This record gives sequence, structure tokens and C-alpha cells, in this order.
Amino acid sequence: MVQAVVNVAVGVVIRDRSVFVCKRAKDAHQGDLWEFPGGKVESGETDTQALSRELAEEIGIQVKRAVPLMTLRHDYTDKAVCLHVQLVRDFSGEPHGKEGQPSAWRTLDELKPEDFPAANVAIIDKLKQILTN
Ligand SMILES: Nc1nc2c([nH]c(=O)n2[C@H]2C[C@H](O)[C@@H](COP(=O)(O)OP(=O)(O)OP(=O)(O)O)O2)c(=O)[nH]1
Ligand SMILES: [Mg+2]
Repeated sequence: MVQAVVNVAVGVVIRDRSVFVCKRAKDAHQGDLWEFPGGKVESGETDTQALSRELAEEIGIQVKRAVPLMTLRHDYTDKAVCLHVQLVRDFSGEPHGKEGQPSAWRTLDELKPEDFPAANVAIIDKLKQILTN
């Protein structure tokens, strides 16, 4: 059966020179890898609405402004995703792993692409282009 592409809102939360990352649950798709927080866009939601909802649920912040960074499609062997990646610099609340997941602030130099799902390699590359210097 051909599977539908799953639309996902992904937030790169930035403070100073660091980004906020979380660890995916072991039993999740692409489990046990690090991620930028976010999740599936539900029907009737815009990407931005989905992002605000997911970041409130997963890391306990209120997004004040989100700026689109990139949209990318990635086909894993078992699932195809379209990631709508947005930069979040303007938020209230203190990001934390609200669902008990490990989380951390990391500088770009500290991000190892191999610790993330394969789709994230392109995101990390793009962040390095725009956030350095
Ligand atoms: N959140 C997030 N998902 C990513 C990233 N990179 C990547 O390939 N994905 C994939 C993994 C999943 O197949 C999908 C997002 O699913 P998710 O597990 O976050 O969705 P969700 O929060 O709505 O979770 P659930 O309630 O359905 O379990 O996108 C990333 O950096 N962040
Ligand atoms: Mg999620």
C-alpha cells in the first residue's frame, strides 16, 4: 500500500547561539534519536498552529513568533514525512522536556547529524549556513 506523506511541524527553538533539542522515545518512529521538538499537523491546522500546539505540549513554551526556515520531504523505508521547519526565537516560558524526555541546549558545533533522523542532516546544514557569523 502506498502511504500518505505525514506533514510535521518542527521547531528550531533558538536562544543566543544554542538550539533546544529533545530525545525521541525509544519506541517512537526514528526512536532514541535526538530531534527538534514538533509533531504531526492535524487536519484543519496551519503549520504554525500545529507548531504552537506541539511546542506547548512537548516543551511547555508559548510561541510568540515563528519564521519558516525550510520545508523538506524525506522518505524513510517505513514512512514518508514532509517537515515544515520553523525558527522560534520569540517565546515565553522555559523550554523543558515536559513529557519526561531528555532535552538540552546545544550549540551548532555540538550537534552531531548522526544523532538525528536522516532528514535532519539538511536542517542542520541550513542552520549552520544561516546562524554562523
Ligand atoms: N518532531 C520531529 N520529528 C521529526 C524530526 N525529524 C524527523 O525525521 N521527524 C519525523 C519523525 C516522525 O516520523 C515525524 C514526527 O512525528 P512525532 O513523533 O514528533 O509526531 P507527534 O509529536 O505528533 O507524535 P505522536 O503523538 O503521533 O506520537 O517526523 C524532528 O527533528 N523533529
Ligand atoms: Mg513530536
